[in-house]
Amino acid sequence: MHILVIGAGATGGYIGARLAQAGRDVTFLVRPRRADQLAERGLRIRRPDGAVERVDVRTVVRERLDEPFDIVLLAVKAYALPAAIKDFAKAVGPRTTVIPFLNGLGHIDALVAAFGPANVYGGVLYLATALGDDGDIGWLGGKEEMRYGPLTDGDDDRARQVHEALSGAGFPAELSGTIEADMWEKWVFLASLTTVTCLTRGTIGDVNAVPGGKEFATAAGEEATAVATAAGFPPRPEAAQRLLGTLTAPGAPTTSSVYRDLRQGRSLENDAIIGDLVRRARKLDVATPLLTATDVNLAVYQASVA
Ligand SMILES: NC(=O)C1=CN([C@@H]2O[C@H](COP(=O)(O)OP(=O)(O)OC[C@H]3O[C@@H](n4cnc5c(N)ncnc54)[C@H](OP(=O)(O)O)[C@@H]3O)[C@@H](O)[C@H]2O)C=CC1
Ligand SMILES: CC(C)(CO)C(=O)C(=O)O
Repeated sequence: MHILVIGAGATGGYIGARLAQAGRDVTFLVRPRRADQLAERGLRIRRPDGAVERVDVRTVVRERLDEPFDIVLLAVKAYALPAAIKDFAKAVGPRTTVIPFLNGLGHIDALVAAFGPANVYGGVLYLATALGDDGDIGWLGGKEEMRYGPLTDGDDDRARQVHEALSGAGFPAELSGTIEADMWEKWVFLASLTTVTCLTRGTIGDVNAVPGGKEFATAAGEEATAVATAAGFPPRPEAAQRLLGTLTAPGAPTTSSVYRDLRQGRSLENDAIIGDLVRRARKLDVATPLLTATDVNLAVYQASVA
């Protein structure tokens, strides 16, 4: 199976490198600056203990993309999605499976509109990585988990082939029969984590160390859960437990990628992760004072970096 990874950033770079290390046929669609960087330095992953792994990877720029791949793994930020769809369109043929790992749910509509419902899977990724200014990928450790699955019923053969290509490559990969529910659970998880860390400008450990912190973090989780529940996707017990455990873990260095981007002065995915959830809450008549405060807070920041 020929796999094309769109974006050699924090997540795409990490997953693609692991797949390449496992001997899978992986190419990265990159832009010229990243192509030069990868040719010169290789794809570098800095492990939690500080050691650096160098992986030599194959890259292509959009002008050279002229045939369909079997699998497209999409790992760009939400604000880069419209341009990315145009850039990788030539890599999508009638049998290509596009698997996005963006957070939120808004991107699914755009991908289905571009490539059709049978060619787009849902995907979720629990993985804490960050792209440094030098192009190195910092792997922050913690539990890793990747899930993907069809959004429509049907082609079991294709699902089996996709799973064969992505599993057994050094990180847990699961073919899911409930990918929409998985995506909602991840969204609730990330929106809560983003609210807690971005509003306080602290880690989960920092928040839980001060009076009222645990109650605030719990309330943020409850708000996001209420939106998902009203939308018909209440987090299942395991996800609810993971959410509460993560938000209230004493001393945990846990942050959200939105918070890490904020700290680095970068553009944020605030609208896809918080804004979209707040808009859905309004339509569903669910009160979300904490999410709304985060939405406004991050929108003000975003206006200053745009
Ligand atoms: N970081 C994390 O811990 C996690 C992130 N996610 C989600 O994954 C998605 C990706 O995030 P993340 O990996 O952190 O983002 P990064 O910013 O680290 O990486 C995105 C990469 O995509 C590249 N890119 C953007 N547009 C294109 C294009 N048209 N063609 C080629 N390359 C392109 C960028 O390259 P360039 O340098 O050229 O701009 C950049 O290297 C987000 O939706 C995020 O929410 C999910 C789970 C965990
Ligand atoms: C899993 C988690 C919370 C890792 O940081 C994430 O998805 C994100 O921050 O975007």
